Amino acid sequence: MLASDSKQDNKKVLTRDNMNPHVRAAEYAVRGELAIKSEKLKEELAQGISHPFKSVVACNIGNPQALNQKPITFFRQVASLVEYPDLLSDENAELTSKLYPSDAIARAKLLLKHIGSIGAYSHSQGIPQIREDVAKFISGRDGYPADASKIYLTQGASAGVQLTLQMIVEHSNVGIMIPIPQYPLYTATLAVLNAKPVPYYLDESKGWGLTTEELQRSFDEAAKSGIETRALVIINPGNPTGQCLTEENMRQIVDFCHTNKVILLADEVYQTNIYMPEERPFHSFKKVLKSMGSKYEGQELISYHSISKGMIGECGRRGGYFECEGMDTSILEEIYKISSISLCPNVQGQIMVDLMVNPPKKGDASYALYQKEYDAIYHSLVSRAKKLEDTFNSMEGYSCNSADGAMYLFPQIQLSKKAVAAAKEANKAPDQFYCLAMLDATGVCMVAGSGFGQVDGTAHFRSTFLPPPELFDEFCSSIKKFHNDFMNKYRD
Ligand SMILES: Cc1ncc(COP(=O)(O)O)c(CN[C@@H]2CONC2=O)c1O
Repeated sequence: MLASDSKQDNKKVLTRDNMNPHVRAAEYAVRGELAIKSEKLKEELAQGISHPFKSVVACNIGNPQALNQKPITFFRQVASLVEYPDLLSDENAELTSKLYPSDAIARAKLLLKHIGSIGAYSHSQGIPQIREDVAKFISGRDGYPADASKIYLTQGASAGVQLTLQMIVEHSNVGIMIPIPQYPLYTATLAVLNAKPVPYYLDESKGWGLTTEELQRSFDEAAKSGIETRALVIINPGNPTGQCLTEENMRQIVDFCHTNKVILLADEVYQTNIYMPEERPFHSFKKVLKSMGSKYEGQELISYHSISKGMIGECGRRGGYFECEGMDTSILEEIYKISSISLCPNVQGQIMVDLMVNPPKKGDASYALYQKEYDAIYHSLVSRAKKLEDTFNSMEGYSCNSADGAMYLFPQIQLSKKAVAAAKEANKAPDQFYCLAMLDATGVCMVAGSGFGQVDGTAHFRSTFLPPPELFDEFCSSIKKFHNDFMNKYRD
């Protein structure tokens, strides 16, 4: 008889009880209970099971192309050419020139000259020529030099954030300052790393403003409990709150970091999602830091960017980068070492980073179409953001700050005592209870404010403004109707 036959029980080696407890503790609300339930509703609709709505609207995630946003034509032309290099051969030249503009063909050839095959591993830090293009983009944007050797291409900004936080968290008493409300990539990653989140609160009454008094309060409070705070995360423009920092405020933040000896982690993935460019233009922390002179020379700063946002929305390709400023050379080597364990970021994602930072220029064959597509997406985002903000602010018990940037609105909702009691009865946070009811009634999937953190006793939810323009009015009306019915059902 085989030894294995004698094993009667099928006890699993790995269970929730004995798995890594820090992984178990991690939560990521953007794809939590509401998102999971929305997927189930989508399947039921596909099976013909009826619901009071025809389709599920995923407003829980900034995923533009999942809501019919079209990709930028030039980007996909180049991506398709590098994917099938035979199209670039002399024998196919006539056919290809009928299908593709000359600048897309030229760009694809140039990329392949640097890359060889997109099926090959690339340099672990990312393809050198693409990092040079990123450096050129950064120095052109900021007016200060950027060094390609301090730029790392990544599988989306998420991978860059996770890698750099992993570098910083030496032990479980290391604190990382995070905004409340915050994008849950940060709390989830800190949970996995068994680090201490050190929350600082954005001021909703001041357009989600951030003061250095609040930063200092948070830092000092953590220090009192023995936490060694080593970094400050700033998301600018904000997710979920959409605020865009003023240059003056940014200088104060850099000074705070310098005074308290903390690394500044600048999440700038929404740097082109700027909807009030006159009143609140985007400034990079790299530019602000370099403009502050020699006193701040050596301040450690890591800035993150991504192809998932902006007018590009190529989320699924997983492309992005982070730039290190003021970091010790030995740390740059360690970052390279960690990057090399994963071999390399995917090459199509790297190519999309190159296209993001080096798009068609005036005079190029594709420039007119590129600019037309880019502007159309931008103006549509501006108008949908405003329309949804106005819808929210027209609803009983809602108050919603405008979105200076990013892709989200984060309204506060005043729920009745009856609704709060019903939520308690259902063992749900009030905003989670409200969002579940909205999902059941309309098919619209939001993310409850409790998933981002909020001032105790308040209730919010986050919505994208990404439903397609042709469905946007219907989307707004369905939310308004749901809300009226909900408020009447639970009126005190
Ligand atoms: C502030 C912020 N940083 C980083 C990321 C990660 O982006 P990558 O796709 O480059 O890894 C996101 C994604 N935004 C998530 C995804 O969609 N909705 C969100 O809140 C984000 O909002």
